[in-house]
Amino acid sequence: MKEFKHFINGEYVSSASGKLFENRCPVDNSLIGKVHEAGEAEVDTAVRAAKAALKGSWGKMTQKQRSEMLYKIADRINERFDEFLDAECLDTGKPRSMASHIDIPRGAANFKEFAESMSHPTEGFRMDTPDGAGALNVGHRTPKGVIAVVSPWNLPLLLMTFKVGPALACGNTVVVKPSEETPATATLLGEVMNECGVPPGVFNVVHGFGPDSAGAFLTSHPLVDAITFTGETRTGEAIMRAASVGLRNVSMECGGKNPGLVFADCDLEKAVGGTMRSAFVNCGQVCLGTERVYVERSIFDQFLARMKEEVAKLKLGRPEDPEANFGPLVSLEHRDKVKSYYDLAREEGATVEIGGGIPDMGAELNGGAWIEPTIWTGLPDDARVVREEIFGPCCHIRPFDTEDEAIALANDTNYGLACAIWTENSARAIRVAQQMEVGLAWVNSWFLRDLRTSFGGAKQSGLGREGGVHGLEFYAETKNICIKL
Ligand SMILES: NC(=O)c1ccc[n+]([C@@H]2O[C@H](COP(=O)([O-])OP(=O)(O)OC[C@H]3O[C@@H](n4cnc5c(N)ncnc54)[C@H](O)[C@@H]3O)[C@@H](O)[C@H]2O)c1
Ligand SMILES: O=C/C=C/C=C(\O)C(=O)O
Repeated sequence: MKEFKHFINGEYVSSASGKLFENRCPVDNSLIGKVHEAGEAEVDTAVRAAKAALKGSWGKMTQKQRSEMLYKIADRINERFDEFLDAECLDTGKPRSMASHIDIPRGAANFKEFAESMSHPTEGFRMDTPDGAGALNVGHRTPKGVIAVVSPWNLPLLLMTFKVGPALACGNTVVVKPSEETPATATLLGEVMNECGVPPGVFNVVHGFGPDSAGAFLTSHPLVDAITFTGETRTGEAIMRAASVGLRNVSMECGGKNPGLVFADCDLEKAVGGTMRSAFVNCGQVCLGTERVYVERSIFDQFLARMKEEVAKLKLGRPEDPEANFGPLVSLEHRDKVKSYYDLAREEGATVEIGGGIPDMGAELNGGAWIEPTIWTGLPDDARVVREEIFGPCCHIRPFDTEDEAIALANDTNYGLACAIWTENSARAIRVAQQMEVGLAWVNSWFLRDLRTSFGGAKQSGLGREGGVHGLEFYAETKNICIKL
């Protein structure tokens, strides 16, 4: 039986309490292994190890030496690519074709890219003084200290390393709390850190749940200097409360209810292809995913018909099935949640255009967390299904008549993470993108990522920006040194 242990101070350790929880594969609900659940003691040991490592050889390294180490980590992830791929696909059930193009390569790239951007020059200002001699102001960056990284299950390695990469590049140390659903790749990354000579205590992993478990123990630990979180908005609120004690900084990447805006002057096939990806890739479990699609009335029927044709072609199957492009949801628990929204949609008056239920996958897979990709129409704008984040493979498609109406509908949400605008009219694209209340506006594309750009959400989708030099705000402490000449 595989055991997932904590990785603390360069070693794999068990929980003193002996508390373990099960890790199951959502493809068929088979048992992958048991995970050690951290109590306050293990979390405390991990945080203290991270604190001590700041003062050790890690803290004395130059930026260049750290960058070289990050390059090595990226290379080692690529050398052990198949192991990361196996681990991620077993934990999430996602198609290998997807994880091998997105999750694992980005896991490696997150170390390489941030080694670069964190070396960004600091500012310098010469100022006049009354005596005429002047003064020089020089920006100076130091690490924040111990960063707690709390991450979700949908893109486990990608989202965790999107934080660990810049945190280490800035010279911090980290304690990671991966999602209880997906402990494997974070655990494996510990081996990579040791193989690359990362000093003990720089990268730590503690396993467990949120409330009254590893997540809460970590985020309330007084020696944690800052907390970066990706997950649900309500969890973000709980973490902010914990962070308020001792005034610790937070970076929050939270939920979304992202709109797609499809104008009659779009390239229809591009819009259909892009919306298919944005609604259904990773079984709809992408924070940037589109759950509300607004389509200009003159092409509404055509767009809907093409979407239904494409959904009918999605191939559900095991991760290793080369034909499969659609896996299960992450867990039976999440399947119950998504299914409850499918039922609610009917109660709220939706027309179920396609899907809406649980597929028959055959005896071997019926125990898994499978659900049908689903399209609805006809819901009122205040329906819960249109307003709440479902985080499943589903979207509601609704017609609009004018550009202003489309913008108003798209912005009528508490969330503000991302949107996708489909039009061949560039003036319109810019005009609409500027009015969208989101952190990320894609035009004729979706989830196209340049890691130098800012990443984060408006409204209840997040706080702060990570990505490129924007992460420096959070991962580094900037000091102004004023030198009187
Ligand atoms: N904006 C983004 O970049 C982004 C990216 C991916 C996912 N998400 C969001 O994540 C959600 C899905 O992921 P999830 O279900 O794992 O989210 P979640 O909020 O349930 O859990 C995220 C992490 O927080 C931990 N946690 C839960 N309660 C906690 C507490 N009280 N204190 C400390 N830690 C706690 C969990 O154990 C897990 O590791 C969706 O809402 C999705 O939109 C956002
Ligand atoms: O599910 C959310 C996806 C987030 C993606 C990123 O954080 C990224 O591409 O850096």
